[in-house]
Amino acid sequence: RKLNKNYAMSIYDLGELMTHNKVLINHLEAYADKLQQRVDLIDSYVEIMKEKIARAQRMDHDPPSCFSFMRHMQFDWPNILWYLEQQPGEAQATGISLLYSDLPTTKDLEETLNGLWRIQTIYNLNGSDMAKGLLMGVQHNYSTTPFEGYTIAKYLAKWGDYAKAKDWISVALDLYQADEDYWDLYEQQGLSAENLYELYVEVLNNLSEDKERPLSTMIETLKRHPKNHNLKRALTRLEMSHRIGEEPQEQESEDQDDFLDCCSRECRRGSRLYCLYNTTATAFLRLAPLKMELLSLDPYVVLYHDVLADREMSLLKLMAQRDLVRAVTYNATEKKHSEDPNRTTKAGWLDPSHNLIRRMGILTEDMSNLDLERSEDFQVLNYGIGGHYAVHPDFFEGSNPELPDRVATLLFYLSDVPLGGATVFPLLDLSVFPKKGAVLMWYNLDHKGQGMEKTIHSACPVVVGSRWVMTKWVNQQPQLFRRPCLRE
Ligand SMILES: O=C(O)CCC(=O)C(=O)O
Ligand SMILES: [Fe+2]
Repeated sequence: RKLNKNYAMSIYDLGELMTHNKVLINHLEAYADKLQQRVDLIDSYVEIMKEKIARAQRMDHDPPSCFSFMRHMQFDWPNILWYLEQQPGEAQATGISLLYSDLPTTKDLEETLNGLWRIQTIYNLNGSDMAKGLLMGVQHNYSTTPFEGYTIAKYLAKWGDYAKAKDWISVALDLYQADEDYWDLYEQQGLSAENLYELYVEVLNNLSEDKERPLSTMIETLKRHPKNHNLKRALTRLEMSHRIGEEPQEQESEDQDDFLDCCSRECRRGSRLYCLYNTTATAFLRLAPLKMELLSLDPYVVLYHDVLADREMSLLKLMAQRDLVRAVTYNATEKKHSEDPNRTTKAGWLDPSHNLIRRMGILTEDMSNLDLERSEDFQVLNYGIGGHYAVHPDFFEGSNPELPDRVATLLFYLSDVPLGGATVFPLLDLSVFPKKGAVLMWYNLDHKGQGMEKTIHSACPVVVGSRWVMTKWVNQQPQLFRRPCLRE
């Protein structure tokens, strides 16, 4: 399958990128084999040529020996030259270059770093813990390298988050200091002490913090490496900025959303709510009642438990996997759908004529008692690295002239999420953590067809896991008899 790039937008497609990686490694290995064969062959030529010289030196200048020498010089050397001029491993190099355009781009890298930053911000994580692979108290198989720490810090500084940049550059510097044996290697890869210290100073300047510490650690380091020019240069600059005492730049205000507190812990509303077996929404439910948890009465939000079977969910994901593309949002100013950093997920629409999808439609009617006529198709979403959907309403109230308004939303959870990824309603103090097979339903419009602001919601950033959901946005227009408009 041709991958639809935007790798940071879907954990599933990021996994697919692994297959590219395997092909690339195979090419590289074959390339090395070809080179090795060449070296072996040239070695054996050297032996043969040496042997011929030895024989020529011993010859009696009899005509057959002269002929042998002549033939050797006339024939063998041009032959060897021809061989040396051949490019070995051309096919393998071409194979690698063919995949070049499928490699992640700078944009992909930036979006990945943006995902990291989002996780760190929303869940209030500590940079030095993250650098050790410790996320929300769970240890993962990761520890940062000086280069990675530096890259993260550099982007954080670029985005003006100097406080977080400081954590990461400190970690990078500590690792670098402890890793003297690798300094040449780092330098080769493009990371010098100068880079590290310069960024450190830039970050401290912007935090208007004391520069005594970098200055003294650097002087210490320089004592051990008196010949390191990069260090010397960095020290001069550091001393200069220390003397001048550069003005700290205006610190960007931290717009911490305590709004999204409910991303980190499960928020549930008052005591008058309860669970029941829903047997009334449609006649079918009398035969097969659904376990329903009432989460909010106004606006109406319910969670159905154990609705989907594993087999159904696997199939739904499989059907969507084929053509996941980056999800878009409607931009009212530009009057078109476009990529949006507020929605970092990939989406695939499902074919409504498929049997399973028809069954999903019936199930949705059973749960909602709404008519799905002219509703948008089911959409399966797989979230990306730190993937989220910032706070938004699902209703339009005319903001999107292309679509009729959405009276209700049904959100099917097709996977569990080990860490993060709750759906939150910040104005309701409500959060729902994904549970595979459950379905969340809420009304977006009130009985007069007006959007209810309280239904604004968000998908919190995924910390760990591949988060799959399926949405059904229900069209308001055909609900005349199902959910009639009420007068005040
Ligand atoms: O994935 C979620 O939890 C929410 C998705 C959502 O709000 C949407 O797609 O409109
Ligand atoms: Fe939504």
